[in-house]
Amino acid sequence: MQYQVTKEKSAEYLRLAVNHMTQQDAAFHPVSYAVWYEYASGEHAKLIEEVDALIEKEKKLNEKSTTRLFQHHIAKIDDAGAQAIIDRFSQVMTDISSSTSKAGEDTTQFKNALQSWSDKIQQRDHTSDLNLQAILNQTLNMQGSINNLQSKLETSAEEMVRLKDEITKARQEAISDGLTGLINRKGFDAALGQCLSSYELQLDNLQKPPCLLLADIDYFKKINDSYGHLFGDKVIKAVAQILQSAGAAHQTAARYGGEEFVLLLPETSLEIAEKIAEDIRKKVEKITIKNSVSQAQISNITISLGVTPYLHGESPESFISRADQALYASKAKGRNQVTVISKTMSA
Ligand SMILES: Nc1nc2c(ncn2[C@@H]2O[C@H](COP(=O)(O)OP(=O)(O)OP(=O)(O)O)[C@@H](O)[C@H]2O)c(=O)[nH]1
Repeated sequence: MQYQVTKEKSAEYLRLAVNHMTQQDAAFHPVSYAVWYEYASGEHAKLIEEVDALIEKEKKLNEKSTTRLFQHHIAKIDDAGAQAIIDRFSQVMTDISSSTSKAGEDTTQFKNALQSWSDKIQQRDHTSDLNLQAILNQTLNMQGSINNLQSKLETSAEEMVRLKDEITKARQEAISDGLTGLINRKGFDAALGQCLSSYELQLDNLQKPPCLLLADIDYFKKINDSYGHLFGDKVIKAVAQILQSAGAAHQTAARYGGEEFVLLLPETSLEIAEKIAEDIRKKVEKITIKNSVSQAQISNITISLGVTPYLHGESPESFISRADQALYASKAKGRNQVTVISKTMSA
């Protein structure tokens, strides 16, 4: 999700969010504000859907639901990162609140002054001319106060957008693998959950089930031991690139663990999935990487793979476990090969 909004747009979201919060009698604190800002921006379909459903059911969001929505949709980042962002949201909210209350005090004073001048004018007080000058001065003061509030709100809106960008970035970082740029296990588990739910929902369309491909570099410890950890990292990166460009439409490639990878292939026949796995195996066999110490070109890198189709109604864990079983069979049979398990747990 990208938050490349203009200053005007962000100010509009800010107003809309405050409006929703007022209608909902929501507490004015950063967590609640973040949820309603996100809702007002219209950028987060899942959050909007959940908020609308809650409003329809319970009319108003309570603190518990608001916190849950925040944790589920906005703060999927590590605790320290979330706390830092919440602290800064707090600061922005405090600034807005003190500027608003200052403008409120000025407005009250202005109203009282207007009332007293109006009384005097009605009594045809001979000091009317002086009072008019005073009204003019007070009006200018009031205008200054409102301009001040407006610029404070604009600055706060900009800060909010910046914080939103940070949240997006932190969420992205939380699900990506720094070495390869692939998504990590956490990101993959979420993608797998979504893929399986959407497949189960569209079963009537006779859509092909997704297939899962689990891959593990062979004798990787030996590679590390022989050529060093940095060389091992290069091998991991090269394998990641091969998986990333395996070529299946809508595929999700992830680094599942140290030297283990996973490829989710939605709407793919087992035959095609096996072909993709075989293709990956052959490409890994052709990898050559220069050893920066000896300058020699190192090859003989191989990978073992397991492939299996999703079986209607099963859990993600059972799907993964069968792919793991297939991978284990490839290792047991001598490595550098692909094993397919179509339905049962026997390879
Ligand atoms: N260079 C590097 N090594 C890693 C990384 N993550 C895990 N490893 C190493 O990967 C090795 C995995 O070794 P094992 O689990 O014994 O498996 P293997 O040697 O590949 O043997 P098989 O899987 O049975 O073929 C360990 O030595 C880990 O230290 C990483 O990010 N970089």
